[in-house]
Amino acid sequence: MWMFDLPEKIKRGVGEAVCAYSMIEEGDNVLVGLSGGKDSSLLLIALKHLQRVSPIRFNIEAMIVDPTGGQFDPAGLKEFCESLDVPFTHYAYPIFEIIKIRREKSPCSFCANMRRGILSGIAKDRGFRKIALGHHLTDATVTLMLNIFFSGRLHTLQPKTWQSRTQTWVIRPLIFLPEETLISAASEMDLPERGPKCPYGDDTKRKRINEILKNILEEAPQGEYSTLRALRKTLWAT
Ligand SMILES: Nc1ncnc2c1ncn2[C@@H]1O[C@H](COP(=O)(O)OP(=O)(O)OP(=O)(O)O)[C@@H](O)[C@H]1O
Repeated sequence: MWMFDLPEKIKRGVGEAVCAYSMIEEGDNVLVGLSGGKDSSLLLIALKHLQRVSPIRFNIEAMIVDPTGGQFDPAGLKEFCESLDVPFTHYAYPIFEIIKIRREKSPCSFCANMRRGILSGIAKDRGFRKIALGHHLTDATVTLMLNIFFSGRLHTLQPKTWQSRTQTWVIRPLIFLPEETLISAASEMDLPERGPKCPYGDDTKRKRINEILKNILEEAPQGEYSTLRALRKTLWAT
């Protein structure tokens, strides 16, 4: 049963990004990385909407890589996917335990890399050529700032990335949308957080840059859209 009224801004932003970078093609099988957070939940709803209105025919499935190794109860996520008529996979892998045993210094990036590896491997094995992730424009802007200031690299998340090892594409249909827009949508739609709790807290450097970006945006409210224009002309030029 369909019960989500997605704001026009999100439908438009996703439609534009998918179209600008040919993210989805006829006959595609798309695996959505579903964490249970607001971004990937909105992504799934938006792709489902696109599937209904687009002349391009494609399939969608969703999967959570459960980093607790199976201690998380996926019932809420399962129900959410059922309401959208999207097949759902709960894949348990003890990432948190591995982080603990290794005394991992960068748990966030370690977890993200493991999740991405697992998602890609399963996508390949099960015939999905596209993996959709819920990264948005604020993620891209903060990643750009981190790379410039701390790594001396003009580099950020791409709308679409080819992974030769698994012969899969990672696509990011929310990449034209600032996080603020997604936060308002999630609150308007009363979308609950349904994912497993992370025991390691946020990536503090990323969080700090996020706060700095918020201060900049008080001075320059259109700053993220300016960044989007700049990225589309340079790092994201087609
Ligand atoms: N445990 C997971 N299983 C499957 N996909 C995941 C998982 N965690 C994150 N992802 C995917 O990777 C994207 C980026 O992950 P990140 O940890 O930055 O999430 P986020 O910005 O907090 O987003 P969300 O609100 O969706 O949790 C998510 O939007 C989602 O598509």
